[in-house]
Amino acid sequence: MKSSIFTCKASSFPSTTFKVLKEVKINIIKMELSITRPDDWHLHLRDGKLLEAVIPHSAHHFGRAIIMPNLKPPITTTAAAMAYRESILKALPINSGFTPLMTLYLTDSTTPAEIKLAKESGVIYAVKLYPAGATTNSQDGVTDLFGKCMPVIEEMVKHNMPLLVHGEVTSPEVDIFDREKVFIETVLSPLVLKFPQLKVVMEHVTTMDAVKFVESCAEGRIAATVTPQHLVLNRNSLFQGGLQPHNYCLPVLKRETHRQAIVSAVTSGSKRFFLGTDSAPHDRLKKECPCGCAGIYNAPVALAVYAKVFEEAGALDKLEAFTSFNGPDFYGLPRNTSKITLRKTPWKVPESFSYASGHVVPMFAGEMLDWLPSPV
Ligand SMILES: NC(=O)N[C@@H](CC(=O)O)C(=O)O
Ligand SMILES: [Zn+2]
Ligand SMILES: [Zn+2]
Repeated sequence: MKSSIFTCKASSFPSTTFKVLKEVKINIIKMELSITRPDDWHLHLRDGKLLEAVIPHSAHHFGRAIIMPNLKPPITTTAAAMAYRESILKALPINSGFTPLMTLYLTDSTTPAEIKLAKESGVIYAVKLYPAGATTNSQDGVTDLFGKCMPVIEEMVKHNMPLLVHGEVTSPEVDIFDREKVFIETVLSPLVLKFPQLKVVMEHVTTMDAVKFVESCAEGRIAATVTPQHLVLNRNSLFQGGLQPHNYCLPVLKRETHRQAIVSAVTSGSKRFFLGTDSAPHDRLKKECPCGCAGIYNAPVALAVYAKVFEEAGALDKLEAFTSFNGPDFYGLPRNTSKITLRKTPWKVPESFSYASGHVVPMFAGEMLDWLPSPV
């Protein structure tokens, strides 16, 4: 059977080339989307055997990733970040062009001298704020940002080093669904007022309050990453047909109106929002147990899910800016020059991936997805 392949560059798709593959006999229209290679601006790679197991899934499609420092023990020094970077490079598949962009884990005792060292290393791109107790491996995080970390923040401003925030308060009296909103009111707003030059990424935004806050700030100064799960799932997914541990992450999924606000924001074409999967693998036994860990392993499905969201919003022309332009532009890094292809073809997500120490279950395990990425 002969197929004719032609490329159409419609005026409504300025930066994206579609290839429409028309199969004459069986009359299927297949769509291919060729986009600049994306980066992942929020990724947990872990270490040891789990690192080896998960890294190919990110390195396959993404050019670079901001590597989160919440290991056990956390990456609190430049020396530790450089050693972690070496183990990531060692775990990469042969000939992979993937570049890890390292971060430092902020604590009450981080010093301005450490920030200077980090900047001078040339491999550390940001500092991560985990309020102590907010999420996985955050027990060494910050207990009193305004009381303990001001000299460090001043040093970061000096070096134009962005602060990445897990934006939730931890006070037990605050309802878990309000933690992001209260964090914006009590921490983030005062912080950006106090440091008008500080660059901040509000990580994995989950509420319309966060969307409004980011949109109200100066472009290029405050931005946000958005995960696949917060674009396609709402809090019902935690309980649908029984407790669903693989849909549990922090900040926890919110109600449908919040999901819709996030979809509108990212598909509007705003430069303030970019791809950050928050892919957070935990061994199956640590998810399916009486006190399961927070974190969704989405690296194998992330691009397919993002493409679905933009397609359903009629905004496929805006996908490439979200996946591949807005992030590097914010960080002041060059955009990738290679391309990947997303082909509209059904594929089944594996039930799990086995590795030397167990199994890890991906988001949408066993389900069908529509867009298949390939690294060409
Ligand atoms: N998102 C999560 O639920 N978990 C992340 C930590 C984080 O990003 O908050 C993890 O490291 O497992
Ligand atoms: Zn987080
Ligand atoms: Zn994370």
